[in-house]
Amino acid sequence: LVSCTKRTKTPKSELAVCRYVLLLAELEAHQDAWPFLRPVKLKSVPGYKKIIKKPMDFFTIKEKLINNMYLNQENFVIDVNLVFDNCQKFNEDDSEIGRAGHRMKRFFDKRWTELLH
Ligand SMILES: Cc1ncccc1N[C@@H](C)c1cnc2ccsc2c1
Repeated sequence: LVSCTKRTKTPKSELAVCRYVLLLAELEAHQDAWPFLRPVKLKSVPGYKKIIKKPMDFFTIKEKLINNMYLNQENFVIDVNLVFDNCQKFNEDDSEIGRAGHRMKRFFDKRWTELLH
């Protein structure tokens, strides 16, 4: 990740990781990110562990990024979308967290397409 800042020629995959790190930083800085910044505490949210088979959050995604666990861009997008899909599954659309999830998904989809072109 050091190569993000240095003006060295980096392999394509390194540039891709930089793109994800930057995009993830934007997601975390978003005003509606608060429900998604850390893993949902399964003991303090009744029903969550049973209903949501694959919990995911922005902090976990960042750790996976830094430990180079995303072999291709698909897996990164799959985890980000998992955050929003879990949110839609567990939360009413017309709820604080539900609305935050829809806004975050719209923001991500927009930035992702912008970054691709
Ligand atoms: C994303 C999500 N889905 C379903 C339940 C929780 C959460 N987020 C956690 C952090 C959380 C956990 N507890 C509270 C209490 C008020 S908002 C909030 C948010």
